[in-house]
Amino acid sequence: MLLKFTKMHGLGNDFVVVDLITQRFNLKPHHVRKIADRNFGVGCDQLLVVEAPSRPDVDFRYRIFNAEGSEVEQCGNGARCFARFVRDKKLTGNNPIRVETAGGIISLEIDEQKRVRVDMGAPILEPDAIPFIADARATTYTLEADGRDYTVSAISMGNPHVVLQVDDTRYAPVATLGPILEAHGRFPKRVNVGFMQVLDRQRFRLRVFERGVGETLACGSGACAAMVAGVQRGLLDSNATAELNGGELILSWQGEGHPVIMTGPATTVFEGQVRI
Ligand SMILES: N[C@H](CCC[C@H](N)C(=O)O)C(=O)O
Repeated sequence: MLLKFTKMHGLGNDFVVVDLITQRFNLKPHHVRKIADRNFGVGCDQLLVVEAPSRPDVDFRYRIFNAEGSEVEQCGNGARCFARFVRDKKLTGNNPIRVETAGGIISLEIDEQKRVRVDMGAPILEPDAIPFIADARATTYTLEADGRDYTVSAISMGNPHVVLQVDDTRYAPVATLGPILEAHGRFPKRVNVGFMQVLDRQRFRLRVFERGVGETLACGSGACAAMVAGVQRGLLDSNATAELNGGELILSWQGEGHPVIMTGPATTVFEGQVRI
């Protein structure tokens, strides 16, 4: 079968987007791995699927697969690309667009500069719901890894994130500590690992070792989790800019129980068909 797709990216976090409303295909993890392979396939960090909604109060179902084939709960950069995709393909005229993900319902709004404003929902802070093994909920936790103790934040944006502060992201141990923490035993579903350098109360730098992928040029849900961590630690105001290797995201969070709002670009690179 020839499967039509659109190659897109959000700040260099790249995606293959597949519309399974006008196409019929029973996507399996091994298909995802083949498509995501940068040598033998199309190549992407995540594969995003557009499906018809399973409930009347949303416009679409949005499914997310990491390059390794695992289906996950949320992808922030992907959400912005999802909005541009369904708009450009004329699958909806709604704005905002409501979509259901495995991590909850999110709202996507395309502005006049074609940036996308995503209501990512409220962060999940209860350890059991992240999931993260801890005796009680706290702003920070001590995590023992590789013979050292790290002070971390544990936050879910629908998908799990652990955030640690570094002095300079350029020298952060992303490649060495990232995979160790990704697979840490206190995260039963593994975890995305954010390395955050706070520059001032309205700006931080971030690198993310993503669960199921490795380091990406940007991580939208990771930027939201780092924003929450920074505000909780008293280091960031309620509006801040995240500087990622692939570019900048504008973030806003008014505090516990409120949604994190993320605004940024979404880019279409090319259209294609892949034999699968
Ligand atoms: N690797 C993530 C999914 C993609 C998140 C990221 N690409 C984003 O923009 O939020 C996970 O396993 O939860």
